[in-house]
Amino acid sequence: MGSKRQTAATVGDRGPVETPSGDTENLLGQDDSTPCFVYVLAFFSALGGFLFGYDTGVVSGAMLLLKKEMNLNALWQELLVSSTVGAAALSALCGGSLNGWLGRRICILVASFIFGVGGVILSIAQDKVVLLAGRIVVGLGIGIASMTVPVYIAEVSPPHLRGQLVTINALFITGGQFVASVVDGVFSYLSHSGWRYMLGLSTVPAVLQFFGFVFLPESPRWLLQKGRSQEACQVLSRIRGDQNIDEEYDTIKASIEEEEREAGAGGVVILRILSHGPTRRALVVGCGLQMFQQLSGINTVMYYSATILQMAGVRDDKQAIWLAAATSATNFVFTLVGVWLVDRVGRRKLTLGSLLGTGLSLTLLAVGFLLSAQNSPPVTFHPVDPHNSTCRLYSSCDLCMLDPYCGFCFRENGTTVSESSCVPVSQASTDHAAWGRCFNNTEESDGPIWAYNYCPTSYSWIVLLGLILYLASFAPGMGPMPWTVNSEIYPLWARSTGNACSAGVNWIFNVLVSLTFLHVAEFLTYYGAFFMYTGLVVLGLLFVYGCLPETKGLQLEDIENLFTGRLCSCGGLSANESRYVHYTRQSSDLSPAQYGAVDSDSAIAYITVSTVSM
Ligand SMILES: O[C@H]1[C@H](O)[C@@H](O)[C@H](O)[C@@H](O)[C@H]1O
Repeated sequence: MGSKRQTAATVGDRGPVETPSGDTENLLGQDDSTPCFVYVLAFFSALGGFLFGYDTGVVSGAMLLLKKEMNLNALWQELLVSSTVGAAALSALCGGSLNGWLGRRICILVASFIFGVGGVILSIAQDKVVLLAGRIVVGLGIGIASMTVPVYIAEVSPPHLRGQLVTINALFITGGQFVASVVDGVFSYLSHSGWRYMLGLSTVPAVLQFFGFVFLPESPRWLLQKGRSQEACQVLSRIRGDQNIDEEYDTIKASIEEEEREAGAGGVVILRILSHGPTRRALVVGCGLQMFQQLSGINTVMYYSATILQMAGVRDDKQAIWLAAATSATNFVFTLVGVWLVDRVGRRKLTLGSLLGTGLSLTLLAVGFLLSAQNSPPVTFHPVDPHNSTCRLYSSCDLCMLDPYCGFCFRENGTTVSESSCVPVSQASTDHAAWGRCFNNTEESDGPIWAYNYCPTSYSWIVLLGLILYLASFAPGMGPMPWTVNSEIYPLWARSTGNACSAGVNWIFNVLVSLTFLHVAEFLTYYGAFFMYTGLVVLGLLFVYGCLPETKGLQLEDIENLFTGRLCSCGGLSANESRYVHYTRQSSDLSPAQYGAVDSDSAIAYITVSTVSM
């Protein structure tokens, strides 16, 4: 076979070894040195994450220029932003069958090809319809990449590094968002066609990933599942370098056969998942995590950061763009902390800690908004309204800014607000009022200030602190863990479909939360909205506490055993206490009928199923 499979005698010598830390890789007889090929694979795959982050992040800056150049109304702006996320939801859901059918590698190639085509369409678009088509194409690529890349990385990684390597994908997502905000900043100075560079630059990583993957191998687990054992063996030994692959190979093979016997081969995968207890429970955990990730309001906070910064006194557009880049940089840097922690403290503790911090900082954000609302500047100046709009009815800035048709026009002297009025916003642009003093946006320092969507307040520092704490808590845990955990909790036969469903849930809740935020804020006020997110985070905390088991260090094939108990008791099980399967290769030619046959004295002991305490 040309691989480094060894004889039974050699492998049998090593046997399972328990370590004080309970690290399973040592149980598998592998040492911790990792060939750098695995890092190359992780890097090229994670470019999919980068494109996901770049394409979702770049649009806000591009929109500032596009809306002027193409005269886009609010509906078109909304369409260009959410069409991508909507298309991603659809393609993530369909990506499951594509993934199981064509394999991870082909799906990544397809996704990078789609990203490339989308980038070209966007950079040469002459009108808004073509732009919309380009955004939809890009969304289709994002959806496929978001569900395939974590699965591929998890399947090629050795257990002791899997958490870290899959989390690198999430790091690349936030890295993509950060680079997008810097590119937005740089090209915002190019008011004509700057958006073409912003949107088109994504073609570069897409092409890089495409050519990289032409030379990179398919996942050995998928190959084995498709019965292509020889190729699987070759790929595994290429990925593992000089290490012995026998145990890993046999573990994967045995578990595929075992899974097929247990869950029954054939039939619609989602129905098989739903009728098979452990996999159904894994799906609930995976989808729940993705749902709570979005319900924690990350994209609202990111999107809203510009407004928060405006509240804090940053009034200049360009400055706001650069400070928004600082927000995504914070998200990126703290995801790095997650990469460092994931294989040290484990997924469960990291997610719980992150949710706790996220909840507390959301409370702080809500309190900041509450204090600002309670001390909101009153309307003191009532100009004659030629159209008798509703704006003249509001008595304070807080009420005025919650009406999407109105904005606050005022003068500022230090921290004192004077000559303040609530007037209609222009239909052409939210950057100025429909008429009156704030119709012409002047750069003069003593000119009137136009505040749309925010109010001047001296409590902005609380909100700013809340924002920073929010990102510092969310980014290491709740940002990456849903992707990481989903890549590892499903058995091989259900992995593509499980990830497709959970990624679909992520995108669907992403659209829901971003589209409803302004309405929720109108109905509950800003502080009400943030208190609501706090409540949802508390629910997420209970869910994770009750349902998320620890998967750190386990071989992918063993993780299914963590879901054998009732749904909300599995959180209590950790890798250290669960029913645990040891696959110890002693003879490579046993038939599945010999599973479970434990004969410690003979050389044919194959699998022992036991409860171990590590
Ligand atoms: O994990 C990512 C990450 O946290 C991003 O910052 C966010 O925009 C995505 O919605 C999320 O899925």
